[in-house]
Amino acid sequence: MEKIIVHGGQKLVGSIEIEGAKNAVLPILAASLLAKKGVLNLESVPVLSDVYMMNNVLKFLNVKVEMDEKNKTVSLDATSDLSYEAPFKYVSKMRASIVVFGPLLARLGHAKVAMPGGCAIGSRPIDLHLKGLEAMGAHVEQHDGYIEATTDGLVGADIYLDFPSVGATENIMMAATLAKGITILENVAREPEIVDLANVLNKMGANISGAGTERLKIVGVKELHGTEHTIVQDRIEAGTFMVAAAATNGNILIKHAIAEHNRPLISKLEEMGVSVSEEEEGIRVIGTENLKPVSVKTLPHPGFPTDMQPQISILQLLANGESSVTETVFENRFMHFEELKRMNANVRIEGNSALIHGPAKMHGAEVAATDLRAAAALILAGLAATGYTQVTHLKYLDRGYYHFHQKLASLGAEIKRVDESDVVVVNKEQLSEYHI
Ligand SMILES: CC(=O)N[C@H]1[C@@H](OP(=O)(O)OP(=O)(O)OC[C@H]2O[C@@H](n3ccc(=O)[nH]c3=O)[C@H](O)[C@@H]2O)O[C@H](CO)[C@@H](O)[C@@H]1O
Ligand SMILES: C=C(OP(=O)(O)O)C(=O)O
Repeated sequence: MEKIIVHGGQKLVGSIEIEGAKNAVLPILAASLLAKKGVLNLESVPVLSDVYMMNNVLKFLNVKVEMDEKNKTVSLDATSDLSYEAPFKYVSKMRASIVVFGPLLARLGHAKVAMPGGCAIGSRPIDLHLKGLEAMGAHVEQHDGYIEATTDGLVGADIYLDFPSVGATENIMMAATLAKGITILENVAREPEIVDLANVLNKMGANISGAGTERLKIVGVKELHGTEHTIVQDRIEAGTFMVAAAATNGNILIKHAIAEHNRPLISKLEEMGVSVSEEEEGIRVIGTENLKPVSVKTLPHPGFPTDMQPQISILQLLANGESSVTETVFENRFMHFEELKRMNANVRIEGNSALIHGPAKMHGAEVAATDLRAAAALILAGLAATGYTQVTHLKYLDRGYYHFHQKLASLGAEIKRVDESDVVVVNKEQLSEYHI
């Protein structure tokens, strides 16, 4: 198993490029299923394990997928006859593959996808996705670990989501593009990734308005076709580097970052005393020696993103006083705190809130990533701690961060990724072997 070893204490200084967003590219890859004609060409595709997984699902469904890692492009040709079934082997590896369900149903009138199940951060049901598709006339059944839906043709409907679920909004919006008539979808997710998906669907010939608001209007069309699209920048990767600057009292320019997408994070950073300024080339974040404590509550966009909760908690640990974080989106997203306690974090969990007593004198330890953002948070903690931190279970990190340790190293971090079997005990002498 590989691990990342961080020698903390360096201020991170410099500028950094951010990849295309994982959470935008995954549904956009799935949207290729809707194009009966032409090829969907994507640029700024992040080279992530999740992208390979989605490509594999699509290849299994008979989409021709060509990825060029060097140029970060993918071309998808779904003009052949498609299969309607995505088996467990593929779907179980990545929850987000459920977004093939709506497009398959719309295109073929039949979709059978293995139940995605939960993951470390929560149970993650898909009832809202299914309720929406049923309202459009799909007949949905669950059997033998699969969800299967059939329809003689989806029909536009008025649908109200009980919760603004990102995945349900994407699945229903994609299905509605080819439905007969008009779909009005209310209380939808407003994330920038939803807007990116709606933009690409419209370029493919769909008729969607209202993306980014609480109400979507989708006028069904007969057919969609290929197009070209550049994936929106990853606001969560950008946010993670903003926190890296703040956690190391550094100075980082996050190139081409879109402040509008990160308002809730920027507002919290400023409340903590961190300087955030918009420059021509991007967003500059300059840390402070005296971080102030803050309360954070995760909410659907434009509230504070749950995908930044583990990372900002590192700043709360370093802040001077009592902070709190309340997680309202996922029921089990505090696992990083148990690992952080090994690094001297002083945290008390009360229901869905974590009460954080700072400033913690963080020291290095061996810690295991429990999910994607926890992995990033533990590495950030290692940057701020004294001594050496070793982070294992990097498969989570690779789901969502491209070249994370290389990017941190380019900013001055002493960080190395090694094969665990190569390093048993870490001390300064051994680390010098790895040129940390
Ligand atoms: C690939 C992708 O884009 N992943 C993001 C997406 O996940 P995902 O699309 O899975 O997240 P949702 O917005 O659907 O889930 C939010 C909450 O709604 C609940 N729920 C959802 C659907 C449903 O049918 N029933 C139901 O109860 C979930 O269990 C969860 O508690 O949005 C999350 C919330 O911003 C982010 O953390 C994930 O990074
Ligand atoms: C929870 C996340 O992703 P996913 O929905 O793909 O698990 C995330 O990106 O932090």
